[in-house]
Amino acid sequence: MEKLLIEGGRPLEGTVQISGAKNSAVALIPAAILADSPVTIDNLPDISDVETLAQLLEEIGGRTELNGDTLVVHPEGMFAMPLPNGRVKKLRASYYMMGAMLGKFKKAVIGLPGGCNLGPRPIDQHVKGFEALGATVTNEQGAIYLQADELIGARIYLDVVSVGATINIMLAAVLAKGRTVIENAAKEPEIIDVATLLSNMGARIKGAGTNVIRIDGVESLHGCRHSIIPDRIEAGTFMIIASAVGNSVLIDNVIPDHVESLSAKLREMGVTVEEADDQIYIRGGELRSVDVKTLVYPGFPTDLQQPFTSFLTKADGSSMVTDTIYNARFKHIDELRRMGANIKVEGRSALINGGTRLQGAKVKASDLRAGAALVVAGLMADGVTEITGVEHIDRGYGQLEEKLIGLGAMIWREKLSEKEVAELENA
Ligand SMILES: CC(=O)N[C@H]1[C@@H](OP(=O)(O)OP(=O)(O)OC[C@H]2O[C@@H](n3ccc(=O)[nH]c3=O)[C@H](O)[C@@H]2O)O[C@H](CO)[C@@H](O)[C@@H]1O
Ligand SMILES: C=C(OP(=O)(O)O)C(=O)O
Repeated sequence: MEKLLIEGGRPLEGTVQISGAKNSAVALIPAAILADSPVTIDNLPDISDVETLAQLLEEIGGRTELNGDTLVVHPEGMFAMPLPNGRVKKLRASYYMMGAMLGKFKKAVIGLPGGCNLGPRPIDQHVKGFEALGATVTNEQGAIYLQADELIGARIYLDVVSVGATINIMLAAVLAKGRTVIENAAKEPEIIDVATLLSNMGARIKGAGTNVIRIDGVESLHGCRHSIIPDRIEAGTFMIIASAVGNSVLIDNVIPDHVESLSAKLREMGVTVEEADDQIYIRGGELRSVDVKTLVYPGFPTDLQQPFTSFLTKADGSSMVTDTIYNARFKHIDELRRMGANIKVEGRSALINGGTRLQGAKVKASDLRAGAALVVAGLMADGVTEITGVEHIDRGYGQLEEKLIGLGAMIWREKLSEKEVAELENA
């Protein structure tokens, strides 16, 4: 086990390169199961979720070759091997093994997914979609059993706008007979990315990126080559860092449209945000407090709520952050308080009394973006911040230290002593 150490208070400058999107990568890798020949995925982020999914594909008899940021998936030898436990619990996106294996083999046994603990994260809309396509779905002792004689296209209205359910139903429907219509679909850019890969494999999909997606099932899908879109959440995290401690920072390999809700908030606070084709330039300034509410895309992303909250401790005045997607995504707040932040949580909102100079402390990342929030806080704070729970951060940020050191930050990793491991386990 490891910890991250940050000596804060250093102004950052330079250029940071954004990697491929985690939330695309984790759907594209399972999508490759649906093909009959090799699928090559380029621009993969160097994160543990990618590694775990590649291992899951090997567990079901596939072969994978990871070379730098390119993964080649050979789906030819795959079969409907049950995946009840173990690796599926390490990440949320193992739920995409359900849609992909159901679509390809018409059966699957997959353990309930893990991922960030943000309060309840049901998968009822995924199940509703699979059942509408003709599958029988049961939940036995923590694993989901899916089985269908054949899958037949259906009209599915999602009661909740869900990224995971939208993609999972697309994965199950591309090889079904006839037409599937997903209504009230999620519109995140990652959904378009998955639809692009599937279309390049021979699928017939229209409307990805709008709230109605139409899929006409095909007999089989073939391999192809696909490059992942830039990670808008990693880009957003670096935009927040640049606004908090940057002299002037260039974010390279970003689609400015994908982070428009954040750019608008930063400008409202007094930050200079200039956009070019695939770059964003950030320069901090005098900060004003703002209120922000997370919403589905193109609204302000819940995945940036936690790092943005850390940043707001610096702005004079009170700011209110409301998370309408996850009502318990506030586990970072106690840790920020240890660093001197003045924040109250009321229901789904956090009220930040800003203008605070944070102090380095020993803190623990409870989930991926809580970890990002603590990194932002550590970079702003006086003194040294020690962050445990680094395995959560490694699920979603590749080469984090290298990228920050490239901008002039003092950040390094150390192994935890036996005493520290024992303390963490007993906490
Ligand atoms: C791997 C991945 O892509 N993860 C992202 C995905 O998670 P994930 O796909 O899990 O999130 P969803 O979009 O499904 O969840 C949105 C909301 O719908 C609810 N819900 C969802 C499904 C369901 O069957 N029933 C239900 O009630 C959830 O509890 C949540 O309140 O989108 C989230 C919202 O943008 C992001 O925070 C995650 O980073
Ligand atoms: C919540 C997140 O991830 P996951 O859905 O994979 O747990 C995230 O990326 O912020």
